[in-house]
Amino acid sequence: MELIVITRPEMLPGEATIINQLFARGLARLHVRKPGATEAELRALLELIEPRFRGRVALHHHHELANDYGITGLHFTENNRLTQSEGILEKSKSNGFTISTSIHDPKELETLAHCFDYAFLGPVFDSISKEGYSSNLPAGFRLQKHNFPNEVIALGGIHAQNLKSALEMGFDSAAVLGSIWQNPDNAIAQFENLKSLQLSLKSSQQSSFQQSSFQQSSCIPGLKPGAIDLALEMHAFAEKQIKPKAKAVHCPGFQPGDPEKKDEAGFVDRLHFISNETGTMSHIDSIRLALEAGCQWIQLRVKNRAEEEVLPIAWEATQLCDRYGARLIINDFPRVALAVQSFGLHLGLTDMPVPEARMLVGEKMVIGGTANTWDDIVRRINEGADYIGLGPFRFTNTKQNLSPILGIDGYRTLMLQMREAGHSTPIIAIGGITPDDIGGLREAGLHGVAMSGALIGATDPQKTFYQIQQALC
Ligand SMILES: Cc1ncc(COP(=O)(O)OP(=O)(O)O)c(N)n1
Ligand SMILES: Cc1nc(C(=O)O)sc1CCOP(=O)(O)O
Ligand SMILES: [Mg+2]
Repeated sequence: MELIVITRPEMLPGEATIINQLFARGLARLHVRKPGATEAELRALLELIEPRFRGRVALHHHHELANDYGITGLHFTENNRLTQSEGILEKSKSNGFTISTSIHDPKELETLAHCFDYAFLGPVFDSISKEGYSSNLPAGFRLQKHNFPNEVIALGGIHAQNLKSALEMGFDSAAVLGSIWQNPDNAIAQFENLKSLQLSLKSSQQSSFQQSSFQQSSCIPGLKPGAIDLALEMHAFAEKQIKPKAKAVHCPGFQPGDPEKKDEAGFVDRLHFISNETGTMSHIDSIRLALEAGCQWIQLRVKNRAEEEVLPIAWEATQLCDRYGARLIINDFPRVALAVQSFGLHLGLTDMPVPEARMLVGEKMVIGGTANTWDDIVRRINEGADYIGLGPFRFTNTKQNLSPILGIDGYRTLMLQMREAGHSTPIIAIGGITPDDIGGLREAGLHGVAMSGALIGATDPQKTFYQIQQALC
């Protein structure tokens, strides 16, 4: 798990701005702990946290606000835990929340309910911000988790100089408060320093991973040092998350299947939304727009950014798609797909070949590949691609350096060749497609379409989605 930040108990001027900046710099989890705050005060703070970041918040108090703000974490203080029935905790989990708690004596791990996804144990060191809150762990303490199967997070007095000691004691990660908020003007720099320190400390502890396929692939050209550690952290964090129930929106007679049933053409959705960013919209904003309109198959397509920049976006997209029960496909970045355990990966003609990516991401992940010609299609089929993105249909500004335009006649010819050769790999048309094109493309034998601009630029994306669905059925 990554470093956790806990808020100061009192409200701070400009706090939400700092919180948003922390998230933008990759903070994976913020615990909002404001014991004295009224519901209205807490709402006022939550309103100021950008909606795209709220899924990374855990609430210590006023849990009833979580649903209103798309918050995914509920923290149960020690008192709160002791007075709750396990039923309530289980219910929170089955409603899709990540739940955590605090303990003050390591022995409590012997009996702590396993439904907690992680537990804070502290104070590990003398608190920076809470006077008189001193460490009660014995000298030479080594964490014994007993039967507790989940993560135990060091809390209390953590700063850059003692983070290493906390990890050496056996804690999975650390939660920081005083070292971030002591000087709010310096909060972002402190966070970045602690975060990179934790990553480098963790990577030196992770020698056991070295035999895994993940590590074996570290020779991939262009991979920046540190990215793999970040990916490992994200992967570990991803594995701890609980996937909320799907909110399926599909036309009758068509349900995308599960990846265990890859041989059935229906497991690939007929509408692929391709994310994009504009002057006023981030990739995550575009994905939210598509999800809200009803799309269930989302491709994160971030161009011209380094892997380590894509990873936090992918993580956020994962959480968002999970909340809508949608499937996330990562374009171009196999290791990011592995790190966030996305449903799928899309590879271009000059990217890693499908079999190599398959070795990296495993059998379960859906892998799609681009094609523009009959030779490309045959290559993709021989490589074992689960679907093929064939394009461009027409000129589009969404992608630079387009391959030759196919037009409807190009698709008709290629789909005829597919039928004659007896191939059934689902083919998705892409490139400048509008709802009015779908009928003709389906008649030509295309399984479905991938669209970006037509949805992002729609005046009423929900209406456009409905139109698309009708045309695809
Ligand atoms: C469904 C689908 N088909 C084709 C593409 C194009 O992918 P690629 O060739 O990797 O080009 P970029 O999208 O990376 O510019 C796609 N993304 N999705
Ligand atoms: C991502 C992409 N790939 C293409 C290809 O031809 O391989 S065309 C394309 C852009 C798709 O977005 P829009 O629907 O806005 O044109
Ligand atoms: Mg690509």
